[in-house]
Amino acid sequence: MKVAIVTGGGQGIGEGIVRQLAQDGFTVAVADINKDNADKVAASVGNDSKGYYVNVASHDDVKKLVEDVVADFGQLDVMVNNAGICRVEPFLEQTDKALDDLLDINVKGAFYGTYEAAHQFIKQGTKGKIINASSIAGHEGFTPLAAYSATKFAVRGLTQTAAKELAQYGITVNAFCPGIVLTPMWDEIDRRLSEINHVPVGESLKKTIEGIALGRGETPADVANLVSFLASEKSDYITGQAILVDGGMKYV
Ligand SMILES: NC(=O)C1=CN([C@@H]2O[C@H](COP(=O)(O)OP(=O)(O)OC[C@H]3O[C@@H](n4cnc5c(N)ncnc54)[C@H](O)[C@@H]3O)[C@@H](O)[C@H]2O)C=CC1
Ligand SMILES: CC(=O)C(C)=O
Repeated sequence: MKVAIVTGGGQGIGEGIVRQLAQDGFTVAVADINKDNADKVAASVGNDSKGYYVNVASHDDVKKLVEDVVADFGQLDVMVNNAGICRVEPFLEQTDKALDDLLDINVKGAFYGTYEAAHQFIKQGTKGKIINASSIAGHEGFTPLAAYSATKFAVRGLTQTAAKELAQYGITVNAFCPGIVLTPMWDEIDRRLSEINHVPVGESLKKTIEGIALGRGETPADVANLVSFLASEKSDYITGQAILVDGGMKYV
């Protein structure tokens, strides 16, 4: 059975990806800073899937995660660097703490995951697939998310460059770019926007959803369908891409 790691797999988009990859036949290593959630999700999907603790901001943690998964299951085939955070701060009120946390988790986390997975694939002598979480905010700056948007543009840069350098090993590196996904992350974005703009909770999300051509908010399963494709042989000739899955918000 093929083995996939999904970071941030304990809730939201990551949980949706875990469920889809398990349906596709993968054993899934559900890795999250919230180990209880990771364990619960892993136990519910079968295929010997297992929960792991990881803080993706720590290179040592990510290295150990890959080592532990290979020790448990003998190989790694797909690495999904999904874990990420969002901080809603108007540009002129940006705090250093939020900037550092965003860079550490969203950028360094994806970097460490790509690096460690690539080394493992080369060691195994197998082709492998690396799939990173970017965003619609990695295609166009999203206000008031300057620091967050910067991290998602950075993930695209990492994805393109790693794809070029790793192609010689048969490793593909791509990114998924969701729009407005109805997860705890957007609950918090909406709450912060209501504070900043003095509007009722729920109104910012409703207004944002009105800008989606397909007329509804996105589900984790919508994102997971793209990740399923990118994790499969059907995507073998695609690398270095940052693919929008946003219901028609952004056209490139
Ligand atoms: N929700 C949305 O509308 C969008 C989300 N994204 C991206 O998709 C990814 C997943 O987002 P959501 O599921 O919405 O977020 P979420 O906040 O609902 O879930 C994130 C998961 O990552 C875990 N996590 C956070 N920091 C971690 C760390 N340092 N190490 C390991 N795990 C950590 C959390 O415990 C949680 O289980 C993120 O990279 C996010 O930036 C991109 C575009 C839109
Ligand atoms: C959280 C996120 O990436 C957006 C664009 O809402």
